[in-house]
Amino acid sequence: MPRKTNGVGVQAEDAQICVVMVGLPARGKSYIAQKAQRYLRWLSIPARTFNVGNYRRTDAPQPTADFFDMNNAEGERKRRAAAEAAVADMLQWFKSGGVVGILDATNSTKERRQWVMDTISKEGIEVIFVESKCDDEALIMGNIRDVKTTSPDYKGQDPETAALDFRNRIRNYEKIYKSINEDGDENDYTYLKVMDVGKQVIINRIQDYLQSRIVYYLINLHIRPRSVWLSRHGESMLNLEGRIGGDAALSYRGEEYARKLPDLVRQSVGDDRPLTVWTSTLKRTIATARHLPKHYNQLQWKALDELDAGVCDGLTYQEIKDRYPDDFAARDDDKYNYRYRGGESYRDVVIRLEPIIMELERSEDILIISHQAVIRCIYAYFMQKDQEDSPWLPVPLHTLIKLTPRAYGTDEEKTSANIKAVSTWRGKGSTAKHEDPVPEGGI
Ligand SMILES: O=P(O)(O)OC[C@H]1O[C@@](CO)(OP(=O)(O)O)[C@@H](O)[C@@H]1O
Repeated sequence: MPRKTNGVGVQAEDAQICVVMVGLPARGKSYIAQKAQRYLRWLSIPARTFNVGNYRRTDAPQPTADFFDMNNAEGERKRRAAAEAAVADMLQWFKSGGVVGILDATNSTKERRQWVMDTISKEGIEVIFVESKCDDEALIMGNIRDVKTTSPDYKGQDPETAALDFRNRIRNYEKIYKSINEDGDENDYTYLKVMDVGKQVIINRIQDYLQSRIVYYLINLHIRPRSVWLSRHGESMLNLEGRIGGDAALSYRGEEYARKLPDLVRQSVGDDRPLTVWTSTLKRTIATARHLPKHYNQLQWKALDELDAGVCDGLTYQEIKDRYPDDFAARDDDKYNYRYRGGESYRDVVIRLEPIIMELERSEDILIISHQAVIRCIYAYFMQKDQEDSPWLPVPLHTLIKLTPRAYGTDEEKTSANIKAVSTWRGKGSTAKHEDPVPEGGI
């Protein structure tokens, strides 16, 4: 087995894990699988979901509910072939260095789980079953609605007929479904059973660090509707000079943004929704938050402080290029991994942001006032941006970003405060001439 350390604090070492989803259709399994994959990839852990439905569709693109009747021998054969093809591809992927493979299927019988367990563990890969068990009608109905509008199984079909057929499909699965360890004979398995999206969880035989980390993430997920707002601090005195880092006060226009922020937030959040505000520990974010209504709970996080530029703190990009030309070029070459001398890389920032992401997943509405690099990293998590792209994302000053997580992806809305500010965005190779270094009306 390959030995790996991915440099993110996760000692993947020899552990390769197959997360095997379990549960009836419309229980949010694919949602959980997608979230887990996104979280692990964000942490640079190679993760991939293998959806058995996608394999089955090559053979049976739009089957009716009868196909899933367990007495239908032809259906059974095709479903089994699809599972075998998905598992074979997954094992291949593990051989090429994959660390966490997610098998997204119902795996709803003991026999199927036994087969998955035997086939995968034989290759030295750990197996963890993750079951979503849900009897909450409203949640199931919500999922059915989602499926009939998004699943390729029902593409182009009348929504009502699709919903009815899907319910019949679920009924067919219900006839054979066994919740994991329901009969007490799957005690040896490692598993996490989540009831009604987190109301109750059962954890059995979790073995190592990476497994417990995945489990910890999954038990923190919730699906109550909420949004996350992101804003950089108002323009700072160092932003005006094109100097990075530091702990400067706000410029005149930065102060104007701080005064306008309560209105922007009220319009976007609404009056009656409680909001929690997180800032960094640096002056410019705290000053930006200070006019927000007192009934908003405010918290300062060291983890939200700007990327530490080490010996380059307080310099302009031109000064960095003059004094440390090799470093300047190396950063352009691989901005995500480049670590400032005595400072941090984007990769380092992602690692220290992990508790923030975990807390965000647990929370309701949150407004984060932070910094260019930190906001890029948080944004990349929600919007699934690649590591090559995320350090170059434009995050303009004086702009409020609203992110709303949905079943498959995240909606985004940007509101500009219409208050001028310098641009701190720097393209590859350039030393960023700020177009507007002197603010109108002085500072
Ligand atoms: O990674 P790059 O593109 O240099 O952006 C990060 C930089 O953004 C800045 C502004 O240039 O953030 P901030 O506005 O929070 O001060 C610097 O402090 C920080 O080093």
